[in-house]
Amino acid sequence: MTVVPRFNRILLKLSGEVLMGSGQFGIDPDTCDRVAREVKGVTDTGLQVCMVVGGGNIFRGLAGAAQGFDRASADYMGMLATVMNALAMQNALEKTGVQTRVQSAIPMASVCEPYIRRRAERHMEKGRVVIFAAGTGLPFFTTDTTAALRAAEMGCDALFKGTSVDGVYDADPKKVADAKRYDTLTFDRVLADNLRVMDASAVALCRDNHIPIVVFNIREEGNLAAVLRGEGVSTIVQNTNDKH
Ligand SMILES: Nc1ncnc2c1ncn2[C@@H]1O[C@H](COP(=O)(O)OP(=O)(O)OP(=O)(O)O)[C@@H](O)[C@H]1O
Ligand SMILES: O=c1ccn([C@@H]2O[C@H](COP(=O)(O)O)[C@@H](O)[C@H]2O)c(=O)[nH]1
Repeated sequence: MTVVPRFNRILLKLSGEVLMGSGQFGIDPDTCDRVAREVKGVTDTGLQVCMVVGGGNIFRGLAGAAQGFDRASADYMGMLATVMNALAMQNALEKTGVQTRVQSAIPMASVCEPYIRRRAERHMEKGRVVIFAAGTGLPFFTTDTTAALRAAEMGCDALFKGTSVDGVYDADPKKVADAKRYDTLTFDRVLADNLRVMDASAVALCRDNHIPIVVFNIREEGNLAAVLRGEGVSTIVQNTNDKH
């Protein structure tokens, strides 16, 4: 069993694909509500949580480019998709009584706040969940890199990547049936072996800023709290000499 240490502040990266629930596309309200209840469960313990939500359930820039869209335009479309997901999660969280703020890296004043680091910091101190939308605001990046960047900016103790696999494997488990899951491994190993559970820029940012990444399956109900308690299945990626 993987042992996950205690944290004061975390960034939760939620894969957009997870928000499809059992569907093939878009946003499943029941899944948003379920994830929101799980986030409330952990914020009720006093843990400060900020979030980045992906956009893969709606639009990915690379897929758009493959269909003939200009890559940068497609990436902006992908970033806008993450705003829809952020608003869906905001709505679900507020139904549970959790106070939230959405901050977008692409300013859209009628919809949500712009990203202002010090303001986000203040929201978190007040116990609000801040959801960072529109990625970095820059094309050719991903929401994994956004998550690493915001985790560093917000001084998070760890980046929890909630996805549809239960950790990092020696090969993509959706393609290689007998792939083996790691309990722990180093950032350098992830990069050297080109393990593609997150993009390399996100891994390097976390490595250089000493932020451990915990990869876990958020499709499994109760897993966020379990992983935080050190009971769930996950992979912890960190530097050999970092003690967390
Ligand atoms: N070595 C590996 N270990 C684990 N998963 C891997 C590995 N290589 C590739 N993957 C794939 O990485 C995916 C995890 O990324 P995820 O689906 O969260 O994508 P994302 O781009 O972060 O989110 P989104 O769905 O919002 O686009 C898994 O579904 C898995 O199939
Ligand atoms: O900083 C960023 C973040 C995201 N994008 C675009 O958005 C989509 C959706 O994000 P995922 O990480 O794939 O869930 C992504 O494919 C990019 O097209 C971006 O351009 N910049």
